[in-house]
Amino acid sequence: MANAVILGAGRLGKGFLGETLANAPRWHTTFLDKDAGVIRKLKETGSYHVQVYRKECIEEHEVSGYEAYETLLEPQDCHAIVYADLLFLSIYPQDFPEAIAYVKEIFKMRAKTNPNQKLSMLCLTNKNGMIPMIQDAFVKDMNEELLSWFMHQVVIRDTIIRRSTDADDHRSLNIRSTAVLSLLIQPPLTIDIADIEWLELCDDIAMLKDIKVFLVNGPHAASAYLGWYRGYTTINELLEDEDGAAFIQEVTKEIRAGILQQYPISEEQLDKLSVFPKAKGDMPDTVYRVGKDPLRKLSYDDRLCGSARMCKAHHLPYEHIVQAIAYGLLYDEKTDEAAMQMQMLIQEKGIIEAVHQICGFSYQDDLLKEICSWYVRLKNK
Ligand SMILES: NC(=O)C1=CN([C@@H]2O[C@H](COP(=O)(O)OP(=O)(O)OC[C@H]3O[C@@H](n4cnc5c(N)ncnc54)[C@H](O)[C@@H]3O)[C@@H](O)[C@H]2O)C=CC1
Ligand SMILES: O=P(O)(O)OC[C@H]1O[C@](O)(CO)[C@@H](O)[C@@H]1O
Repeated sequence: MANAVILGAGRLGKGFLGETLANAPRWHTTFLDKDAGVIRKLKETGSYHVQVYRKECIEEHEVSGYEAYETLLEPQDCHAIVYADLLFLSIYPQDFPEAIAYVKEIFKMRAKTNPNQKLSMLCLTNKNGMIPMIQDAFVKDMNEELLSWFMHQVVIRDTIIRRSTDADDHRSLNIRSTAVLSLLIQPPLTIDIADIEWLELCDDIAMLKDIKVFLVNGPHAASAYLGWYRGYTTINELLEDEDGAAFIQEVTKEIRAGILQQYPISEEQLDKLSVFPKAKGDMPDTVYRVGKDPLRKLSYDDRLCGSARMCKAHHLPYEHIVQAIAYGLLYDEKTDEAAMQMQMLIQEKGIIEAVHQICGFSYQDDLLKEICSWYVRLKNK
């Protein structure tokens, strides 16, 4: 038996990781979450349901046989991490500092009581470049003994997520997930994962992650923001709208051209990385999830501004990407905290200052001017 711990038992934690581990008999899964509501629901029923949209069929999977604990530093949750072989951190980038502090506390126990078992930690986010920060946060203030244990026994690896997994909210026990491409994982790991479906080791993760976030998540975020502008609640509705689909195709075309100039990757490799085979049926994917946190999604290096800068640097067209950013700045979903902060900033400081602060462009940058001009046009339409 091998032990997997999923920290962050939300949509992806349950709908992808928990579901795929449940198909691998060697693995025992423990979910950890800071939200008592998530854990209460998982324990109450002892099972949850995932609708898996595969290429061949839509599978109905009742997942059970797991343990679930709140992250309280009590014996049960500590025990799970002390004996884990694989620890998935399936949380948003801003949640890492708190999660690291928690795991680090348990590492003190693990180093003493179970020092010889190795551990691979896999970080599941759409943000590139986080691993050095995570590594530094772990080693900061470790005493010599703990540091030596950590450096010999623990590896922290980045991943590229090629899945959409959605539900009514993160507590839901009814999840849907499109399973057509694997999770790419930076090697080497400290344990063999060949028996887990949809997990695949892959070199050049940093470069490929940049590319994937630009080419897959860029158009996807554009779909959410244009979808919101047009009053849709799912990405599916926008893509069924001929005009909406055509706009997203243009965004994709611009980003793809930029990538082919910027990175040493062939068209064939690019397709392998980023073209999702058609699943049986279209999984409903909400504008809410895909658009969530526009402050991160519209930041300088992220999917849309990063893509626009790349195209501009190569003197390639980027006008649809710029329009998508402007749609993003109009995103005002009331239950999205970051969207509300963004709207407050625009209201208080004006669009020029907001774009400068959110997207990171200088006041002189043509991109800032073009984004602002599109924003005004779209707002007044
Ligand atoms: N759902 C999806 O299809 C995809 C998600 N991702 C990424 O995967 C990560 C997770 O996304 P989702 O599962 O959709 O989010 P979610 O919001 O559904 O779930 C996140 C869970 O993590 C828990 N959590 C947050 N901080 C924690 C902490 N310090 N300790 C313990 N639990 C904590 C929350 O309570 C929540 O249950 C994010 O980085 C997201 O960008 C990336 C691609 C696809
Ligand atoms: O998880 P994030 O970064 O908030 O963005 C959601 C994006 O992640 C994905 O689920 C997969 O990368 C896309 O479907 C979607 O565009």
